[in-house]
Amino acid sequence: MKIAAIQMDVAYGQPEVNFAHTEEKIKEAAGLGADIAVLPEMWNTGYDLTRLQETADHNGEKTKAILQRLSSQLQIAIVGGSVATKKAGGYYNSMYVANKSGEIIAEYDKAHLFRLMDEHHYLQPGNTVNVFTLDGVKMGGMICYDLRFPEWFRLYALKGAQIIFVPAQWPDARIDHWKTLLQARAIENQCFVVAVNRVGMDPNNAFNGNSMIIAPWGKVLWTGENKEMIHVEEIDLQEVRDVRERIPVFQDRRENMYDYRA
Ligand SMILES: NC(=O)CCC(=O)C(=O)O
Repeated sequence: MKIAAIQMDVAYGQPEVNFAHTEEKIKEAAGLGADIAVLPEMWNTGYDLTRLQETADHNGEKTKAILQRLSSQLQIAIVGGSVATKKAGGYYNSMYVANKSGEIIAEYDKAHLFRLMDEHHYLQPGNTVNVFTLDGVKMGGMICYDLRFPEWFRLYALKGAQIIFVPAQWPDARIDHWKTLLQARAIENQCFVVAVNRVGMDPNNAFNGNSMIIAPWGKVLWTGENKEMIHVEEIDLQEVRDVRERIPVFQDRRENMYDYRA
């Protein structure tokens, strides 16, 4: 399975520019022979949260349409990072996933809102887990700050996800946390982690890439540089089975001991 991480810049509060740019990048990823393309977080608007009324995608319609068109035309599944959406309950940070036939097979709203970037003032949190099946393989998607919650990540693994996607806009100021947490999540959950960060600047933060693809043993297969780039990594899911057999963490769990309320 070939996975393309699309590490790209995002124009602040300019959805039209970002939709055109993203389309080009997905076409490029498909040209490189990828089965799945992965985008970063909030790629339609960036963190221009004060202008969501003008810029958020209503019910994700525009995003879903472009993902559906490109995935079916180019025969590539797309883990659509996330976009700012406006839905019945307010504004959300939403991920859509399209399969190669152009069907939207998953929709997820970021569950944990990041106060340091004011998300809690403008966005509503999602309430569902995001595990889906592509090409017969269970995978999961969560968004950026969700990574800091090991119990959330573990839930995905327990639900069978063998690859977990983490689109992000994670600033360079805390990039050491990003790298360490991603590697730890891959090791402790014995799964592939495909994490796609952005590059560039917004008025409050600088983003220096460092997207990562990590194998279930914790080996870092690729780290993005501080520039726009698309990297295609071929992964072998047998590695998940091998690592889980070698150190059977999931068999050795003592679930009845983990209830902190007991
Ligand atoms: N966009 C985000 O959720 C950023 C999360 C982040 O920077 C962190 O340190 O956590």
